Order: sequence, then C-alpha cells, then structure tokens
Amino acid sequence: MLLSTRDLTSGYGRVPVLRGVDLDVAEGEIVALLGVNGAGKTTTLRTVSGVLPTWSGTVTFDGVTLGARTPEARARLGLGHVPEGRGILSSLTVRQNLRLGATARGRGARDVAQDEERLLDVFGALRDKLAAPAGSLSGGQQQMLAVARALLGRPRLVMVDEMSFGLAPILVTQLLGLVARLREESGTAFLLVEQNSAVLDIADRAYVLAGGAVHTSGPARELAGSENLVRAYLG
Ligand SMILES: Nc1ncnc2c1ncn2[C@@H]1O[C@H](COP(=O)(O)OP(=O)(O)OP(=O)(O)O)[C@@H](O)[C@H]1O
Repeated sequence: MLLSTRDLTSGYGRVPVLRGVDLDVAEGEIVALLGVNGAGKTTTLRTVSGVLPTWSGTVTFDGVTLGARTPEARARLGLGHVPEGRGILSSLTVRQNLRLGATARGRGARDVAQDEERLLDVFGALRDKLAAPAGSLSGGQQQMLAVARALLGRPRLVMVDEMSFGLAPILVTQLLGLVARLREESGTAFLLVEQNSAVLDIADRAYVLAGGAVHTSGPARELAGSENLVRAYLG
C-alpha cells in the first residue's frame, strides 16, 4: 500500500471527529471517499496531510509512519493535497500558481518545464491563460489549475477535496476524465473526496464515511450498483 491509515482519530479542539478510520490507497489507484456533509471526509484529508494532528492511530505513507511530520515534510515525501476552496492565489498568474507546486519538492527548472508542458497537454484550457491572473479563470479552470499545481510537485498520491463542487455536470465528467488519463500516463494515485456519484465511474475502490468512521467500502462498481447507497450518500 502507498497510503494506509489505521484506527485513525482526530478532531478540532477537544471535539473528536474521526473515530478510528482504516483506509488504504495502493500505488496508482484511484480511491473515492464519500459521505454526507459532516461525515469527516475533509477532516480525514487534513489529518493525512498533517494540517491537523493525529490524536491516535497511524498514517503510513510509502512505508514511512508519518507521526508528527509537518505538512511540508509530507509533501516532500510525495503526498499532494488540493484542499477545499482550491488554495489558488488569485492575484498571481496561472503560470506563477503552477510553479508554486514545483517548489514544494525542490525540483530542477528543466524537469519542471517539461512536466508543465505535459500537464498543459492534458489541461489544454490553461495553456492560453498562462499569463492571466488566476482569479480570472472559471471555476472549472481553477480546479484544473489546483490539480495541475499539485501534480507539478510529482506527488505519488494526490488527495483532492470536492473537485466537482459547484461545477456543471459536463465539466465534472471532463475533469474526472482528465484525472483518469493522468493516472494512466503517470501512475499517480488519487484519493478523491466527493459527493458526486460520477466519481465512481473512474474510481477503482470507494469508502463511505459516516459519523467519522468507515461505514462501507468496496469496489467502486459494486458501490455504484447499490441504489440505496447512492441515494443515501451521493448527489
Ligand atoms: N474548523 C473546524 N472547527 C470545528 N469543527 C469543525 C471544523 N471543521 C469541521 N468541523 C466539524 O467536523 C465534522 C466533520 O467535518 P468535515 O468537514 O470533515 O466533514 P465532510 O465530510 O468533509 O463534510 P463537508 O462536505 O461538509 O465538508 C463536522 O461535524 C464539522 O462541523
């Protein structure tokens, strides 16, 4: 496994949210993390990325137990995180935002330029906008930028929080298609927090969180076939 959490607990202040989460992502796998509002999906990503401290249990990434490592140290190990709200700096240009992703792992300028070219082949809509302020992009383009920026650090796993939020269905389908293509081409693994059932079309496996614990998990195709589950947990 590339990422494993075991009996993971965490929360805010003294209020517990995660109550023992066991979750795995294999090398090159696309895993969906589903659940209603407040189930603990965002809290799971924040705890794995180190933005929130682990209270108990373990997070293991690429064989390393992460313990109290900082978010920056986790990023250097190859753990990418696209937070809710995307974290785009709107007054910087699209290119400047992209390059911020590369500095996280201290990569050489030539490698970065090559990767940037490759990513712009996939995220074609960003190519004409490189010199534009990121704040002028549409919602879908900003989401592409956030994912492309995370990928420029050459992560082994990218965790994306509600990529589909606020986007038209056709854009969601397009973005998910791009994620699937990126996995094929680069072998990058993805952990996708979603409330949109379209994610099950590209995911290998899925977990449903409820009340801060894993309620159900299994192959994405099986979960997509369960009407009750889709109705209860997905839009
Ligand atoms: N900064 C915070 N301070 C205190 N409590 C929080 C904070 N952020 C989230 N919570 C609480 O933690 C619980 C889990 O929230 P979390 O954001 O992880 O859920 P989620 O599954 O990602 O749902 P959503 O889709 O609404 O983001 C909720 O009860 C929420 O109110």
